[in-house]
Amino acid sequence: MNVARINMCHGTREWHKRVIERVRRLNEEKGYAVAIMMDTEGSEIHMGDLGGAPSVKDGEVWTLSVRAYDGNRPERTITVNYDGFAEDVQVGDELLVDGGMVRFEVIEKIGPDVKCMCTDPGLLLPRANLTFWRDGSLARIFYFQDWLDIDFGIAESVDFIAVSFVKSADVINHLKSYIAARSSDIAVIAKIESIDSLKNLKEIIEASDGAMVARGDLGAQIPLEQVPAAQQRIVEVCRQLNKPVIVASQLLESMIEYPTPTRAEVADVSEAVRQRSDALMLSGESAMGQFPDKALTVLRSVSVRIEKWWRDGKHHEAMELPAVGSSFSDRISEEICTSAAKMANNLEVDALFVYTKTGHMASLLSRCRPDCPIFAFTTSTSVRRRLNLQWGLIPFRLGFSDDMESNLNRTFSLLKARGMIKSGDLVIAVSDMLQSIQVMNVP
Ligand SMILES: Nc1ncnc2c1ncn2[C@@H]1O[C@H](COP(=O)(O)OP(=O)(O)OP(=O)(O)O)[C@@H](O)[C@H]1O
Ligand SMILES: CC(=O)C(=O)O
Ligand SMILES: [K+]
Ligand SMILES: [Mg+2]
Repeated sequence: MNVARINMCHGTREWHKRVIERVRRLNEEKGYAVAIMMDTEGSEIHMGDLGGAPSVKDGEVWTLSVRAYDGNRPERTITVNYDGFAEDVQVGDELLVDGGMVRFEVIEKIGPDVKCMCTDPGLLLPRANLTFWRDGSLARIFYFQDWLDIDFGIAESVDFIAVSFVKSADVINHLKSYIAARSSDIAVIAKIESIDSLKNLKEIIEASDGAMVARGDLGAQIPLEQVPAAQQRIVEVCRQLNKPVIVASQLLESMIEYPTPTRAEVADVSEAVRQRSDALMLSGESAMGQFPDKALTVLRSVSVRIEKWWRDGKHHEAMELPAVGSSFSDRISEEICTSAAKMANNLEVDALFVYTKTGHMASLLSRCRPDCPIFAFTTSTSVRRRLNLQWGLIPFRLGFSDDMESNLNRTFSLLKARGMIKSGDLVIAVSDMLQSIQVMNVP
């Protein structure tokens, strides 16, 4: 794994803090660079944990309430996390649990309690998501309790903050300046999981440091059959704007219970890899599933297979990658990386090497999706962890100098010792200090 996501919808901050500490300890002890992504709760409304997954039958009347019942919740009562729930819903609204797993119609409001009748039966899974619809469209709710989590993320120096239910670029810009004002450089990932985020996709991604295709909620907000096309579009826009993109949710859902995936799940994972997304994310499979390590192994083997198909078949796709740099110096870096990646494919080199202080040049190489591994060397551990999210990069931290000769020799020894390269391998090295391209054989 490259990144550990902690979902603030679940558990306490103390619990998450302990998870972060454990990941950090493993990084120290084993030399890993697993980054931490804190996923905010967002404007999501969800039910409490009812214990198990009670089934709801057609015509039954259930009560949704914001009251806290300590252990003696009345029968057919569902707790809801959002305090303004009873004020915001209206009689006649349609309530969708998990995007349609169960449907209710609101029939009566009594103080903090909302009575609903089931119109489409199903199961109530723990902390299931709730959306409500009025006159055929989604009723919107603005809900903000994320700031405390964001302060927590800053205090813990997480590497990424993923913002749920982003509606516009303003939210991202606001959060980025909040983070910068606290002398932090946490990267901000926009979760695309609402209709508004699709409408304002380009501006949102431009403002962000990356995006997540959050298919769970997205599938509850747009018709399910539109999710694959939305995924394709988000992945493409991110690549064009040089932002890492994560495909998330239900990739291997059946592996929560079973040790092998369904054929359909394998096809879904393959498609996400074929689209050349940067990262695949597990949720329930690793948070509470029976086979978290097996699920990760499946992601890995399917990814390796598809990437081998890209490499062996020399499928180098002809995606037009527009210029993203604004300064002349950025434009030079971009041209260098585009050329280096093209040379790497044409000359069939064994690896690309990139020496980069900020990580930018590594991301530009990754964006070209070349047919060989990219070893990225950077001077900072936090840049190293962040690069771990991006396609094809194998990042290392290394104090390096302006003397490329000595940098090359040190990194050759480092990678030879790990069996990652060998004498005679053909490599291309680029650096953002010298803005150079070198082609050479490993001595
Ligand atoms: N810390 C945890 N402890 C117990 N169960 C968890 C935990 N984290 C997640 N889960 C369970 O795993 C399942 C999927 O996880 P999660 O809620 O993170 O999905 P998600 O779709 O990514 O969520 P979101 O849309 O809120 O980001 C849920 O059923 C949840 O109850
Ligand atoms: C990951 C997430 O938030 C979703 O799929 O909805
Ligand atoms: K979340
Ligand atoms: Mg979500």
